[in-house]
Amino acid sequence: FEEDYDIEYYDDLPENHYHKEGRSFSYPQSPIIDLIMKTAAPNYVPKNSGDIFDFLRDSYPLPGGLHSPYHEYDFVIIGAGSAGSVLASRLTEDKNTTVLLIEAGKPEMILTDIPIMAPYFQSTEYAWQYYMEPQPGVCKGMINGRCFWPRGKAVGGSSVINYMIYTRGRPQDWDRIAAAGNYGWSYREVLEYYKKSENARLNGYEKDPTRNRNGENPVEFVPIRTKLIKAFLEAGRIFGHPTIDYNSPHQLGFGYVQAITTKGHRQSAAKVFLHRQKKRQNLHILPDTYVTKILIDARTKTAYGVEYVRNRLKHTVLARKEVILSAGPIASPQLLMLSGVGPKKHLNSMGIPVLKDLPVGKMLYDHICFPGLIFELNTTDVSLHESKMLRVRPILQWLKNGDSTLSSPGGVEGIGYIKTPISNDPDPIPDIELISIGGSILSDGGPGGSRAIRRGMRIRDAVIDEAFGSIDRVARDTWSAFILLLHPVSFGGIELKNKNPFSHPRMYGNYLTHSKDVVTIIAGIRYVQAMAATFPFQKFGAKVHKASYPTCRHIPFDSDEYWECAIRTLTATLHHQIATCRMGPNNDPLAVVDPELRVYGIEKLRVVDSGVIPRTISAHTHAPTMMIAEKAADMIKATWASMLPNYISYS
Ligand SMILES: Cc1cc2nc3c(=O)[nH]c(=O)nc-3n(C[C@H](O)[C@H](O)[C@H](O)COP(=O)(O)OP(=O)(O)OC[C@H]3O[C@@H](n4cnc5c(N)ncnc54)[C@H](O)[C@@H]3O)c2cc1C
Repeated sequence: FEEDYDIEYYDDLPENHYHKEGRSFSYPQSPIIDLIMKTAAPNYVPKNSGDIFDFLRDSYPLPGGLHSPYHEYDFVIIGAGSAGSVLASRLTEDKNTTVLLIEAGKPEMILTDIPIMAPYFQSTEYAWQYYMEPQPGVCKGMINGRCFWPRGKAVGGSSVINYMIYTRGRPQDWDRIAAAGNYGWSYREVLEYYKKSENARLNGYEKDPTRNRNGENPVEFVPIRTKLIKAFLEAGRIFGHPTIDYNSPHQLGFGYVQAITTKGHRQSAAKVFLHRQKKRQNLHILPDTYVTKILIDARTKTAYGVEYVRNRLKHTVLARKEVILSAGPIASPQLLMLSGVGPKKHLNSMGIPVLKDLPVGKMLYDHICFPGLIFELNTTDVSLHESKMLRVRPILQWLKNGDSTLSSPGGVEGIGYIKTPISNDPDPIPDIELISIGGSILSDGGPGGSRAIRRGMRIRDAVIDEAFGSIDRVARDTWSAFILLLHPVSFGGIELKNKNPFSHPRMYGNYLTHSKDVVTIIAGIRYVQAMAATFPFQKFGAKVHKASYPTCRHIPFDSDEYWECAIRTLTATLHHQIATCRMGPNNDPLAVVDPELRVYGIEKLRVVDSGVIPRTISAHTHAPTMMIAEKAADMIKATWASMLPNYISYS
């Protein structure tokens, strides 16, 4: 095998790129973070010491004492992320259906369960270390001026490293998707699938007919909150936004964050959908296994299996019924193109024989946010700070009851949807989401701080020092609201770099290339500034920090020009890349899959993951992706229920 491929896991970077920025990039002083890095990122420990904490990880042995998988399954699913985990679980509810679920990453472990640690895992082996192609004028404050696009590489996929925020999007988002010709995807129809998985434990909303308490996926309020979230909600009310379930289809508003946790412990898609099904004889899960190609019969244009690499050996496995790509919005289009399905001209230029000319990767939307609007407070004990959290007492408390500050999903406490004056949308669709943090990106600093949050975003130390040093060095109390651009006009795309399946593809964000995107974020900034001026925040003496970015010197603070420069300096993705395998009717020139998620022109091949979402939705994408997989499972079952039964035995 080694002769076949040049394995480049982190192909854009030198092998030890974590340390590239010198000492500034080494992780740190805190014993718990030290433990995490040793556990989750063997790259951090001295060479040859191996993955010494492997025994702490979950395991997915093949059932029935099998040593290797079968040669053939009914379904082969590529990627055990938010979508793949749900799909594998639902398809194997029928004992006669066999599924092989292949995942490149490792199973999760107890440290990934700690919600406050969410940002810490972006620099570990639980994340693909993807970088967006260089784009002048964005991410100017990031290392090498590159935007970092980590994605989950684990059994559970991105749901193992995400912030656990539960959002569904507005009804109009989905109704527009349906109105574009995607039958079955109206809000009324998708609501049933949101509800199907949901086990909502949200005090006060028990009787809400849009929520369900009987599904598998727990959704709860965070048990511990700072006073800052109360101020955020109060200020929201002053501005006319009721405090509500922000997922309510009936109105826009602000609310406490709803997290996919159980008693303050992360519940990844794997934990929820695969753990209990591990013993199913008909579900085989292969972690640490890398799919390199989908096998497609060139004559019949039918997918019949996949090629994968495990323990450095190449194998093939056959799919009797379907191959399902759930490798996420970057790897799914990459695998399609490597397998001959993609834009003809591009595949020709790569020397890949074209089986089907399709606009794979021609579209890519993302949600970016601005994390640099930070308010200094005149308090010392109000905001969340690493130095107060990663201590023995809160850790023991979390282990016992799950209700210490460790249960906060990366510090996120509340969400507010607003429609700025820039919006010309006739419907009640917000253009900005405000994410209220019980601190800021500086909550990991101060003497002895890990600096893991800012490093997870790849912000240069020099930028933090110059812009925020005065509050960072003394670990001052802060409040911030991330300003998330919900419906960017600008969109990017994805292409192969070469034919090597171990190479990362070329990812183009094309951020902020439309001026409306910039002015909308600035309108969000002005909104938050006005909120911070209200009494609920002035109680804490909230004062906007005058960040002097090295990239924005000589621009007067607080001018629109200054904020544009600041946004272009700290351009942070919220990791919601979508539309790379866009769903659409057959008259949609950018559609890759049909409304039943079947790849156009190739039989027995579907894409089921966040990459099929055809246009931006007012939501983070984990719950929508699980919903998509729930719906896909029913569509797949319906397809095969109408066919002849399968008499082939498992042996
Ligand atoms: C850091 C971060 C924070 C986020 N925070 C939130 C949040 O708070 N709330 C929210 O709703 N959304 C959040 N998101 C987004 C959300 O988690 C994702 O949109 C969602 O998980 C995508 O699901 P998916 O199934 O499409 O892909 P993934 O969950 O990424 O799964 C794809 C899987 O395929 C595997 N894979 C890829 N290539 C191969 C291959 N060649 N062979 C085998 N396996 C392969 C990957 O390792 C991965 O496990 C966040 C994402 C990230 C990265």
